[in-house]
Amino acid sequence: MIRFEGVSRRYGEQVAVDRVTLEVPRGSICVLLGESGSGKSTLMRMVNRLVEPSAGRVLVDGRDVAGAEPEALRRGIGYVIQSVGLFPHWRVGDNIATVPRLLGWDAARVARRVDVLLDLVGLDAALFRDRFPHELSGGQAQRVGLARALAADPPLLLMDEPFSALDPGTRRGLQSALREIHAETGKTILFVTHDVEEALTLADTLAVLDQGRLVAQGSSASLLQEAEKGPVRRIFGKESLAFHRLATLPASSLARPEDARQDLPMLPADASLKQALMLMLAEGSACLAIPAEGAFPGGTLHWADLVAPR
Ligand SMILES: Nc1ncnc2c1ncn2[C@@H]1O[C@H](COP(=O)(O)OP(=O)(O)OP(=O)(O)O)[C@@H](O)[C@H]1O
Repeated sequence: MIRFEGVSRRYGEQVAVDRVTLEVPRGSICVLLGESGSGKSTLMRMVNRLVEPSAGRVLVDGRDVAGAEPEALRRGIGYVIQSVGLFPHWRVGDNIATVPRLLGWDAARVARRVDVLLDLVGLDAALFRDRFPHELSGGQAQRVGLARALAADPPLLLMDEPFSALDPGTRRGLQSALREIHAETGKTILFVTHDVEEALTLADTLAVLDQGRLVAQGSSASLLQEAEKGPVRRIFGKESLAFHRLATLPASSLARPEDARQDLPMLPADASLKQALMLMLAEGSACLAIPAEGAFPGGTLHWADLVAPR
């Protein structure tokens, strides 16, 4: 879907992006992760031609974006940014309708689409369609920003730190809304963040940037296993690495079916080991029950198994 081929971007002496080759498969969520100034936004903005590469090329669906007319290209790519960028004097419905109207959709189709999208992003259409942006919370505004990006049903979404200004609870809510929307719509999503937890929560594939270079790519689990040294270990935070790893492993993998008990705090069957650790701490319990599900007969998870080196 997206292919960066030996892409670089220089600003005078400064190399913002340095010979990056990366492929984002159709229908996947690829997260660009890196510290501030590592080149994430610059790389992403080459896809919709807000930035032109100094070398290399960017292909979308096999076509070099350099040959596309920028306005037409951008109409076909949803773009969500941290500051949302809603038009302040336009109602929510009009903000969402921007691109469909540019594409010449008739009024009835636009109105239907606005309501479908508000529903998709978890906002009650009757309550929100006629509000102005200043009447929204940060999280609601970001949901509207997402609806606007999805308005003309583009196959590709670019999301640049869209949730970074939100409080942790709102942020988690939007992350799970995005995963649900992704599962429902099958969009290809390129997502920029400097937040490791967010990256691990969202990514099908992670691409880690350091000083403009792509220093690692792969699934969350494979990167966490390999992150023993170098910039990836630094970016993930070496003390947090073990904790992040727990998030990628199912709690049932360490549960002992032979001593299943019902009198213990109960974890959901699909919980991760990180959730197990948090519940143990919250409940002050060194053992947890995990219910039976599918082929798993249910069992007890023990603190000693959780903290054993692996
Ligand atoms: N228009 C520009 N002119 C000069 N330098 C730039 C320009 N845009 C970006 N840079 C530089 O390129 C480097 C990469 O910037 P970029 O915004 O891509 O990083 P980032 O990883 O997205 O950072 P952040 O997480 O802070 O947004 C930085 O050192 C930045 O100062």
